[in-house]
Amino acid sequence: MTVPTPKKANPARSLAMRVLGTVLESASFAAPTLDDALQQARLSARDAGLATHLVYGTLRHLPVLDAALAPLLRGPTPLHTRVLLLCGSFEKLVLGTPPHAVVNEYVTLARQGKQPPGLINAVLRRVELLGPLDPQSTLPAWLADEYRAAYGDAAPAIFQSLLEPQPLWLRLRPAGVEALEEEGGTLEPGANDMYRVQLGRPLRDSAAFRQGWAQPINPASLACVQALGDVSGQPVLDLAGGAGVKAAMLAAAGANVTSVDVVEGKHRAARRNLERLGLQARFVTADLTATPDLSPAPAVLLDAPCTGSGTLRAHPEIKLRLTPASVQELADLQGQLLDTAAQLTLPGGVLVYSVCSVTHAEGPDMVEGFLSRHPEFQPEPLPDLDVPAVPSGQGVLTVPLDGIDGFFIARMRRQD
Ligand SMILES: C[S@@+](CC[C@H](N)C(=O)[O-])C[C@H]1O[C@@H](n2cnc3c(N)ncnc32)[C@H](O)[C@@H]1O
Repeated sequence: MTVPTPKKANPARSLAMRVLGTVLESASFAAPTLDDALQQARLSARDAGLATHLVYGTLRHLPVLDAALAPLLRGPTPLHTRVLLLCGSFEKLVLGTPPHAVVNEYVTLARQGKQPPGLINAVLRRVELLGPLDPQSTLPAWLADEYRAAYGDAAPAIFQSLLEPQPLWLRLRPAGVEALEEEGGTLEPGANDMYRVQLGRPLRDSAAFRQGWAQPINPASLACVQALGDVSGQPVLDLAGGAGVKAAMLAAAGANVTSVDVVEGKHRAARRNLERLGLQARFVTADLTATPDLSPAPAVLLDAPCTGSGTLRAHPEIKLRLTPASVQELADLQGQLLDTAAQLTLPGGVLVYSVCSVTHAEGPDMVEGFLSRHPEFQPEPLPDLDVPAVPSGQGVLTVPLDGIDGFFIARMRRQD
């Protein structure tokens, strides 16, 4: 067996290996891990693009790559060796990088990272897909079933779409549109001041972001805010408000927002973000499994903690960790938070429940259970949303095609 001679590995690939190692080892999210690594490394735009593509592409295709590698490996493979094999297989089998180039690069990476170059060489030379790449086999079977139950005939197109790079969505003020165009960005306008944007450098370095003219948000996430209807001048409770993306959109719509979350650190991030946008909200730290001492409001949004199963294009690592048991655990918590949200909705007021998940238990079943526990609430049709959606029980599911996330959204009114 000839092992190619060493040279220096491409910095984009070295960085991608480190990020993938961290994501697979520590169950951390890919986005912040990659973002931190890219900030420190200061790669060229081209290398940063390659590193991003390798990290996300490998995670999106990981189950089929694992299946392709399995017949060539005996016994457990140490994490960093596995990362090299997965990413090398992604380049060879999915991106179509010439096999000799893949072997050269990954053997060099192996030597640099003190992994066995002979094994990397032998396996990457031989690895082949077990059959044509079937997008549905990049998801666990039970999760693919959930997607099929949710979206029916659209499911195959969705499976394919979940393997594509996620576009950047921004809500922009007119000044932000101008500034990004001046900086050479490509902007595709959508409804409601939303734009699909391509930039040559990180968003945080742009004037539009620094001046508070741009807010990253998925159109489906904005739809949860739209589901409340006109909130201008109204008190709105933003329950499980997290880092305040929806709080910001509610404040921008003229609402008087109180955002509640159990994690105090999220309020710090939310305050900084609202300040950047020139907006205001009130923040309260509380565990919403019990009813906090807050005045009920005429409009309440519960954007509940969830599995994130509707955001697999942006967060492909989620599908690698999710189990039916974790869905049930979160559904139990969501039920408790909905009961609290009911207490905090004024008679005659409206309650919107949303999750960025497509599982039955977190969506239609959750609302059905809630309505049977709370006969004082009635489901209501949603106002027109600016994203494609299909009916789902008493709510809707946004359709995760073209970079739109899958959200379940339901609107209920408390009777007078
Ligand atoms: C889906 S995230 C919210 C995202 C946020 N609405 C936004 O648009 O930026 C769910 C949030 O629920 C919060 N959470 C989880 N358990 C909670 C609890 N028991 N009480 C209050 N908040 C909770 C988490 O800290 C997390 O920030």
